[in-house]
Amino acid sequence: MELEEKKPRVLLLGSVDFAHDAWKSLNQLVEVVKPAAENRPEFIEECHRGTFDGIQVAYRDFHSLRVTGLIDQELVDVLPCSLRFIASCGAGYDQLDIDACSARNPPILVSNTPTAVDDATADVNMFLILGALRNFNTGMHALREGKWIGQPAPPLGHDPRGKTLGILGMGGIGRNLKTKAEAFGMKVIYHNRQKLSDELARGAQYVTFDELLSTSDVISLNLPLNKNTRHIISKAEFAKMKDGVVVVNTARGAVMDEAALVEALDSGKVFSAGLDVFEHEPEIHPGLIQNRNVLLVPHMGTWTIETLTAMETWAIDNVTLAVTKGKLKSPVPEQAKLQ
Ligand SMILES: O=CC(=O)O
Repeated sequence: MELEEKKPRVLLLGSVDFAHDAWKSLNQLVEVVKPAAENRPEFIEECHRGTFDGIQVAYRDFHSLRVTGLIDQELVDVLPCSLRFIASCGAGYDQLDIDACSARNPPILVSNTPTAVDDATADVNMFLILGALRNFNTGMHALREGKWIGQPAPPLGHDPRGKTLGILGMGGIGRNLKTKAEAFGMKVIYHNRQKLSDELARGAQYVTFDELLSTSDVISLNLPLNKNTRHIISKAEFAKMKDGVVVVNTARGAVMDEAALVEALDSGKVFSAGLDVFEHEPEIHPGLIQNRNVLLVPHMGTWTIETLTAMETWAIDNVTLAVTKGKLKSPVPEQAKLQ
């Protein structure tokens, strides 16, 4: 009698809701294991019990945070020793402590889904820029209260044409946004840790951080959240900005000190803001809720069928490659040398 070869097991943290074909193909190769846990203590308990022992690859999404909490040192210490790869579905990977994953012996290698998110996130970014510049939120809010444009009428907005857009962190989303903003007549400047090649910058002017703060009419935050970027925009940075600046964030809430933003909005230093992300999601600073000049979206940057399908497919590709070849398609940059 032939013994059936055992399929590798893959730990599913979260769910796959859109990429049905890719998921079906993967399921022919692997056995999927789902935690029974509904919260972090239960998940840690399952790890201790050895439920996931022998598993080498995990797929996780943003919402699995509700069950596991952050993939931090505490979790890295209890995840099975066999675990070698985490394919994270999302561009941002601030929910994982990459240093802790790298320090394990052997390391846990992490991948994200860059580029898949660029178009949809840049679309929301542009929507927020237009909405905040034009002060649409005030009018939209008044309308729903049965007050037409509102009494007193909201201050007039500004056209994007001719305005300088400062992109802080011009990666994939920032570069996509640049193209869209230029179609609306905006001039784009940017600041990154390192100047981009001419091919990538495509005419956007490289400026220092301080120059970006002091010369932009609209500042867009498009940089990843990590220990170097947490609160990169705070009180001192607001003070350097132009009076009446517009601030937009589709990156992560904590790259900006939310309390400092509220203060800058209240003082009029910041004319308006457009936010898709918040420092303590799903909680939102009451000063942002109360301020009609702030256009708020509940983290919907990638909230489209097409983009979520592309992100899941990308993350599944990472799982497939990890299972079949022992490597990842898109390792996070911090671990590029560990592959
Ligand atoms: O916020 C969404 C992502 O990081 O992909």
